[in-house]
Amino acid sequence: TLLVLKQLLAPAKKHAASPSLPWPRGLPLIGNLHQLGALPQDSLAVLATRHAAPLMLLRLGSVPTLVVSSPDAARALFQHNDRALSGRPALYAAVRLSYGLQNISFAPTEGTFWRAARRACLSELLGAPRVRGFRNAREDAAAALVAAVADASGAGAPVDLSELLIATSNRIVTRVAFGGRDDGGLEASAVLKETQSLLGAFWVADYVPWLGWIDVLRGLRGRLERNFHQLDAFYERVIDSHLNKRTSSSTGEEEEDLVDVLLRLHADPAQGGTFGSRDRIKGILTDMFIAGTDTSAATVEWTMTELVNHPDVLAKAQHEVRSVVGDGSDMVREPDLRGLEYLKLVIKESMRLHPPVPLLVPRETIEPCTVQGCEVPAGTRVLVNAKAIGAHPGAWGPDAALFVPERHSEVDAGKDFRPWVDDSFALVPFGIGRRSCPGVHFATAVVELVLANLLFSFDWSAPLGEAVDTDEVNGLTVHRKNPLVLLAKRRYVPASK
Ligand code: HEM
Repeated sequence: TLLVLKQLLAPAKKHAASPSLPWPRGLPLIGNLHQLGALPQDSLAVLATRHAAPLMLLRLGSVPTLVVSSPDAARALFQHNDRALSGRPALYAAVRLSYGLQNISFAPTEGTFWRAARRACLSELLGAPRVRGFRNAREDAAAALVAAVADASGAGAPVDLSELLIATSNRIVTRVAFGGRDDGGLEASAVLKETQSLLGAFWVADYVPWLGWIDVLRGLRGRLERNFHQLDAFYERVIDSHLNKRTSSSTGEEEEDLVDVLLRLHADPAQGGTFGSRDRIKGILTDMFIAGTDTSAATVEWTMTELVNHPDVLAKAQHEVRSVVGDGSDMVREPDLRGLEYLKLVIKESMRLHPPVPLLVPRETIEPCTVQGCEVPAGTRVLVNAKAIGAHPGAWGPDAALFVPERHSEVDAGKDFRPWVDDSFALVPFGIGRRSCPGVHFATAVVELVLANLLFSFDWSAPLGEAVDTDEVNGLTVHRKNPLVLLAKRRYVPASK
């Protein structure tokens, strides 16, 4: 027994097939799974530091997994292997909810579908002109948020900002996707909440496929089937109502919503059948909802957390927004955002310390590749620890753990403000390379406008003047564990209309 125990507890060992990549020893059957705590991004960062292994191979269940934990390691791996790293593992819930991998997030890169769908998505759904076209949706939602905060804080009561931010994000994505018509948005948000929870859940089948029956016993598969059918019924109704609208009343002048765009592409022979089935339209709608709502809300939630804990930064950002917008205006509008350079640095710093998707979306090698002289076989799962990368002292200095937006101004000085294009691989909240987030324009527009309005309209503080905790809870997106409850003092009374 002692011998077995000694072997199990032995430190990192070089794996025979990959001599120079450390492979911390795991347990029979589960491999290194037991070393992932409630917050895998933190456990993996500790493991990488303990074994001095910014690139390390683990076995999670039966799945060989390469974990990337520093900017240099990310560069070494991705710079020459972007194609090889462009696969996604076929995770159990993702396969079902994407109609058999027929969406952008989970489709394989091989074949033509993913490439064509992503290209069309970038030009038609999420590109800068389309995002600009949704300005009204964002400004209306920001105004509604300010009104809701004013309402909730009327008698000096603390406000649950977390709840209001999720509602704001939902409101924007629902309006953008369905055009604000009542297609059962409220019912949909309950269904989509369950979808998010299922996609973020731990599925035994994803780590030890032959033990997948345990997910049946845990009731997960039943929940997945129910959720899939509810979501599907909802999408069918939305698509039908859009088709009816087109044939009955369309003047061709209304702003297209995302369902309109998808239906247009569906009917367009030039698309070569990329959007040829309803399942693909529904799969892509799930992309927009799942990737687009929680992430933006979490970004604003974490930024407000850090701002309240750093009153000097809060004051500086607030001063900027109030001077750029001026007293004559009742709210921040989109053209004002161009002048808010400091706010952009604040958001960047917040996403460095709190990337909403800290391990990105898992990748899988579609062919063997080489890093630091070692071969990574095809079919290896790859986790990029964006949180560990963002906190890496080698890249960010000894004060890497501190919230200091000014650290970005040197890097950004004198160049066009393109916050997420960075050759250093030191800041990767939107991912890396060909599978990086295509929603970055969409997300940035939402986050900047919502934050700017919160700062413009209210003075913020923590109840009793205490620091706000930064505890995280894991899921598809990492949120605060406890709701962000703050005091909001109305600073500005809007001019009567
Ligand atoms: C602050 C907000 C957001 C963050 C932090 C975020 C982050 C990410 C990350 C980390 C990935 C995986 C990248 C990789 O594998 O390298 C991703 C992929 C993706 N995101 Fe976002 N995202 C955000 C907002 C959005 C929005 C608003 C949309 C659309 C409305 C969107 C759509 C997508 C899609 C479709 C993919 C899959 C891309 C592919 O596999 O080719 N995201 N996002």
